[in-house]
Amino acid sequence: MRNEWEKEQARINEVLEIIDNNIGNIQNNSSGIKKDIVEIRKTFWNDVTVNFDEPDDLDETFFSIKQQAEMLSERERMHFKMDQRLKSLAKLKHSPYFGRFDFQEEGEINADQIYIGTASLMDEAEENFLIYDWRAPISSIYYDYATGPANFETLDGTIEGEILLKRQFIIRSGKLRGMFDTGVTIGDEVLQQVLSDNANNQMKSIVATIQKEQNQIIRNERSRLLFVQGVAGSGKTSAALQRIAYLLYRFRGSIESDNIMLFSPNPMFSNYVATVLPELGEDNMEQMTFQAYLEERFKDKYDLEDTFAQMEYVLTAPKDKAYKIRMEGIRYKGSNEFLELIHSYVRYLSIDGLIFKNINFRGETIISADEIKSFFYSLDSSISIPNRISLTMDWLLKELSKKGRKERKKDWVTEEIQFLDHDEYQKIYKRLQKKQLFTENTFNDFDREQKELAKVIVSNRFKPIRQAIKRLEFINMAAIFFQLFDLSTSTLSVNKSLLPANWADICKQTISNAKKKALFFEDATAYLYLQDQIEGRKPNTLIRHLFIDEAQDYTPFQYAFLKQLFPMCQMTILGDLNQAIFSEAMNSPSIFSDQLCREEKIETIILTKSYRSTQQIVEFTKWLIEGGSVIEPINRLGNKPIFTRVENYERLYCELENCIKGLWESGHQTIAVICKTEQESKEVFKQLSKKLDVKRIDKETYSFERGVLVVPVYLAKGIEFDAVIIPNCSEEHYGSQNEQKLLYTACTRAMHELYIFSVGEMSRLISGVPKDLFEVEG
Ligand SMILES: Nc1ncnc2c1ncn2[C@@H]1O[C@H](COP(=O)(O)OP(=O)(O)OP(=O)(O)O)[C@@H](O)[C@H]1O
Repeated sequence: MRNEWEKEQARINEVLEIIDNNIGNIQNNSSGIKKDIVEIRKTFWNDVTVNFDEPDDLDETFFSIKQQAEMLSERERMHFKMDQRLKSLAKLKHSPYFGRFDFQEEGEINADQIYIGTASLMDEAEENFLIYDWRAPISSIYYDYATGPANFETLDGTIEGEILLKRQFIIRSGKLRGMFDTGVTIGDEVLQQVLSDNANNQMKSIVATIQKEQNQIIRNERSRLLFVQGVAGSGKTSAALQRIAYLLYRFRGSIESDNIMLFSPNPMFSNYVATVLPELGEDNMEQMTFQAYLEERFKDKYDLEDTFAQMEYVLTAPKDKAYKIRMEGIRYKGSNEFLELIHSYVRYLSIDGLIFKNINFRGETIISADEIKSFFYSLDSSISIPNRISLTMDWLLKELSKKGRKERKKDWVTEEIQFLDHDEYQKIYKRLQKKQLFTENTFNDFDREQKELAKVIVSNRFKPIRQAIKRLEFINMAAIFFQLFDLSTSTLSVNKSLLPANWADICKQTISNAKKKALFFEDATAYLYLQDQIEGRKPNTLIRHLFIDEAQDYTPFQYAFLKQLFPMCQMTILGDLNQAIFSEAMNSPSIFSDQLCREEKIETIILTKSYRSTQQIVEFTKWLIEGGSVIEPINRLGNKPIFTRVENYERLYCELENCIKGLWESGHQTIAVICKTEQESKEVFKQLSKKLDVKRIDKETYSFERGVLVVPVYLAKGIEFDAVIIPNCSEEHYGSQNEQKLLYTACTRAMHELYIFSVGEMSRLISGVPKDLFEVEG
């Protein structure tokens, strides 16, 4: 092996030399191009023929500018590409590759040595690959097979052969630090080393250790909808990000990073994953939270409750009558049944019931809501609502022009003309001159001048109204939405049995909230969905691939809404029903329920191996949920979780302080105190910050640094920490089955250490775990 080690190091040295040559060549060429760019920019206008005298000259000028601009952008593009290549070569220089396999193709005498890295590299003659990009077709073998028979797909068909050797490397700063020949798919050694590192405040790429089942997700090209149900820490987010990098490579030229969008659970998560693609040499995809999307659509129209405030309500509000109704409302409004109800309502609106707003001018109604309604319903009902709205808009604009003509004769216009100040007058005069309405002679014509000025003044004053009409603000969307909660089932033609038992109470509650100009989070999606049905929003066709992470927290209604917004998309949906913090708390069906996508051709991949936590933590946490026995830990050992019971809060904060200090001293850099709610996290933060340097994470936090963090569980979703502390896992705090998944999600954020405290009796969720799987202290 020593000999092999030296041979491999020698090859690395040769490759490094070629990388250096490549870097040198590109730098030379690039500085030439940079000079060109500076020169073109400097002399841009010198080299352009500008002449506006004749129409032909105009064309010539246009083409001349276009040609010059194209030349400049071509150079800039080349420079940008060279810059990108330099960055990827710099990475290769540090670690040129991470894997090798020797593949003997069927019918060949010799085996090829295939080395795999984050980017490809050719020899100096540009004939052979010294390094294959991890996304190249042949590289899939590395992730999919152990030594023995193997095959991979190319455009020309399947290539069969045999893997004679499979080797992993750890290369840092061009030096070989580790080398493992592996029989299994990807050997444990490197994986264990990677996973034993400290948690980071940014997610890492996993290309060197992608597992076979993750590779199925990353390279899936067939399905329109790829559905991934994976246990906590199974690499769903990691696989999603490497999949994006794969798609950008595989469909280079037809899919760009701005054609891909990731819906993430919260802003901190967005930031957490934002470095993975740049690390892989790709531009980041678009990222958005569902909440941000809603806020962008509503602007400041409502006091819109956000998803976190809704969660906080669900978890903290007393279980009084209003609470029960709200819970039932939340459950129903997330369901497909509610979607059906909205469809029935739209059918009704097609015939009657749309509500419009008066169009007012100077305190008077110039076109009434009733007139608009009459016009709308006078149109043929076989025309879709959005098309009739569009015709109504055209009609309104014409009506407005008519009103405008009448308005010009009114006294207020004459008055306004008299009081026009000099500047305004000049402005209008110049505009009219531009339109060649006046010649030197005609301007003396006083009547003509007055008429023209009146026209401009009225037109200016009508401008905001015209714009509002074009924005369809003549539709009273709020009234239409809330009317739904006021109509009888017979008007809506819906079967009463399909509505929740306390529908009347839900309606009352929704309307009373509306009176406060507030909108429940569960109403927001339905509102926009209904609005789109009426106004006919244009679907987003730019996005070609949509990723939804933490998908268990989306309701079927939200999913239907997203599908409508992104109809052309392929989708990758990733989630874990056991972490359905919220929907499960209310037994609301999530998009993961069976009924989902009944109409879709979908492919489902199930991940059961958990990579994040030590074996001891996984063995413990799998008992916190039903069906946890399928979860497989990887072979990375650590301490058993530690449970401590204290009698009061004073004692608790002392213990927490000692625990945090101990963890810090033993080298853990991200320590999260994960609370059930924000309420709890505020209190814990208040107490701990008296003694320690701690940071509190709230929904406004966009990134986190190393240190001690206090965070409500729903904001820790998707993220991981070296050590996790659950401050109070008492029976009172985590007693119900509904809270089971909260606790599971919180505990599974831990990579290396897990500490659980309880004030008073320990939760039954913990007492159900076999005693040999955790230590009890205190
Ligand atoms: N093949 C792999 N090689 C190295 N590390 C991996 C691999 N797969 C997953 N990991 C690591 O395991 C941890 C969990 O991965 P990730 O966050 O992608 O899982 P997840 O399924 O999205 O988790 P959760 O649902 O609990 O948020 C991360 O630290 C990730 O880097």
